[in-house]
Amino acid sequence: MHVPDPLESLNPQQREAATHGTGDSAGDTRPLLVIAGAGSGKTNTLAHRVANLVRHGADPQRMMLLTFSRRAAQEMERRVGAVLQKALGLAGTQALPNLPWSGTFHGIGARLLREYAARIGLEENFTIHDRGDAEDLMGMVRHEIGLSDQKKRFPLKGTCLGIYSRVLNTRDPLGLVLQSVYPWCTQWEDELKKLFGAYVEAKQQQNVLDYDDLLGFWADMMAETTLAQEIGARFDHVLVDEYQDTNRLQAEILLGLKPDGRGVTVVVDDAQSIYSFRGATVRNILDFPHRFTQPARIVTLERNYRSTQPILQASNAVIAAARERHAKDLFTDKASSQRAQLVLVPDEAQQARWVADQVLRQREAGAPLKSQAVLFRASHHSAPLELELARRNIPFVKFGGLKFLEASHIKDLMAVLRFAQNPRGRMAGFRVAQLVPGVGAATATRLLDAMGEAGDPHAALQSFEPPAAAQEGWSELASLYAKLNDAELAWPADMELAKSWYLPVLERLHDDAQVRKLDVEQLARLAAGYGSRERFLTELTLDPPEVTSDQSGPPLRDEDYLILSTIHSAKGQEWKAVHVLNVVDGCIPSDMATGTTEELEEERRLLYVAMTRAKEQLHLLVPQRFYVSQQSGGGDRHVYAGRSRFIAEGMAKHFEQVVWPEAAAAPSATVKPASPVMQVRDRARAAWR
Ligand SMILES: Nc1ncnc2c1ncn2[C@@H]1O[C@H](COP(=O)(O)OP(=O)(O)OP(=O)(O)O)[C@@H](O)[C@H]1O
Repeated sequence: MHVPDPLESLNPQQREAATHGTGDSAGDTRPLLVIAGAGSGKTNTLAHRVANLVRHGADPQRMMLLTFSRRAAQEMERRVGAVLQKALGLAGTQALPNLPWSGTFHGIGARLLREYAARIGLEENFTIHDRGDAEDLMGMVRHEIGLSDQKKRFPLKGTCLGIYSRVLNTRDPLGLVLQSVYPWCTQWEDELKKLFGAYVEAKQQQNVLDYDDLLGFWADMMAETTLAQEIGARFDHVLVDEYQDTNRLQAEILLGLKPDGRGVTVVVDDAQSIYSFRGATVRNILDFPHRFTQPARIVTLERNYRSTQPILQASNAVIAAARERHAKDLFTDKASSQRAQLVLVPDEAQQARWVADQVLRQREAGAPLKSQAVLFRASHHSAPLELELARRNIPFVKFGGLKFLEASHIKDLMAVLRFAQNPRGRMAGFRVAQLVPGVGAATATRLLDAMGEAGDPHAALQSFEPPAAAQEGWSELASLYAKLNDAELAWPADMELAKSWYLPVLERLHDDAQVRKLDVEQLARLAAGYGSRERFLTELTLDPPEVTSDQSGPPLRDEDYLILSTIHSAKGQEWKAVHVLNVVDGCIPSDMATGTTEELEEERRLLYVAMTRAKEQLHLLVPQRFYVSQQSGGGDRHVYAGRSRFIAEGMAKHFEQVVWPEAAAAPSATVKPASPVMQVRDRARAAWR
């Protein structure tokens, strides 16, 4: 039987990367560094590499594949499957090997920590705090040790967590982190140290880990030679995608797993590094070639398969102005006469109209809504567009906005399950207890203290005596937890129990309970897809569903919908047409990020990432006026914005300039609004004072 060459579609460099260490280069055990430009097929190449290794006898159970999100891991598994299917000549129905160790660093870390819990002094049933919970716990500890009533303002809980997290992920000393990133907090170094000590203490007492612990403890485990060898020996191959966005801990983990670099593959594009605010460091890329006991082999992918030539030229021009980068000369042979457009519109409302018009026009011309995306720097930038789309009944799905798990009713239900999993987790317990009518913060604290001191926290919950007014509601809660702790209970029955207890609570607490109920049902459906309560809680916390959809119909059931996404969440994706909103100074670069050169450079890379998502059409929108609300003083007003500094004058030739509506080009349309003579709204308010 003729078996087609599974690598036949790859170009020579992609093929080199995919076959390294097999076939002709079978004796080559060097670690592999694939430096790849945007759209050069790195995901594609990695999938072929995995498939090729499997074809050459590698055991998928002994491969670790680390990706940036779980979605990326699933996509990779699907692609590997497709290549193998072709290569092995399998029918579509035949089972393909799956990759049990593919996932994010945090997800795989959580699994290993649970498996090795007994050996490293952890309790196996730990629960995981997401950023929100971690921040709340930091806030509680901050209050408990008396830092919230300082006369001078002590940094807020979010800032404290940011500092803590940075220290952990960069392994830099606190003093240095404060000086370089949080200079306004340097005076609080001693207090912060005390706070972080107490925060760690609290986490340990409650048997919870935060995101940073997952990496930190894993790295600690890898620093212990026996454990590192044992774990490293379980894997023949460790492949890391998006290596440009890893931090120091992640590099340490990789080195600990495979000190000689044998079986290691990393794929990077330094021009797309957009996570340094989380401690990702370019040093990881620079150091990689000589990090292991044998030097790395480097393969560079420069042919872009995604974008047309004019789009690639415009994107190349933007990134060429970057201060430091591995020079890659990206090229494509997709010719087109259509340049990227710079579209000048009067304001955000008109921007929304232009985009909606354009999207519909392209749809008429045969491009489904799903093949088009609107990207923006910050989630709130899309608000006027969302209104416009809803008004015109254009369905859309938004990535990177308010997360599903952040909605209070979803948090409630998750807390119910989390508290059952780990009865010492105070954040979850605090939330759940107060859902009972008649129980407030004081009673909840009393309960948690009692549970914390008890040898058997479950029993302490059952025998707890609530205030008389809460008696009835309390016995229902106690009976729920008795059932949830029954060893016979099989997941997802836990979810059903929790849901039946929670639905009446929802009715009592929210006027719009009916709408929220749909989310609860969705969570229950999601639950059914996981093997156990622990897996469900861990996976969902580490990689929450990102989608929020709008009210103009349930888009996931609609056959076609437009994609709205923050640039960060658009990573790794591509669309036929891409619209980038608010390409103005203050939005990109964000006015929150113009402090240091590094921050500015990261903003430039963000714009580059946005532009390189486009295959055939790219529109950068430049609204000229912004409406800003002021809390006091001069009232609401317009401000004028300038085109993003990243599109310099010299790059004009790469763009077609469009002014819309055409009248806006005339001077009369840009007359500045007169400053207000009176504030009618203030008067109206004052009348009732
Ligand atoms: N050898 C090839 N021949 C034809 N098309 C290819 C080839 N390799 C990749 N492609 C196509 O190029 C596009 C980009 O590929 P892929 O998503 O793997 O790139 P990437 O390097 O991961 O991109 P980015 O880093 O910008 O997200 C995809 O549409 C893919 O199908």
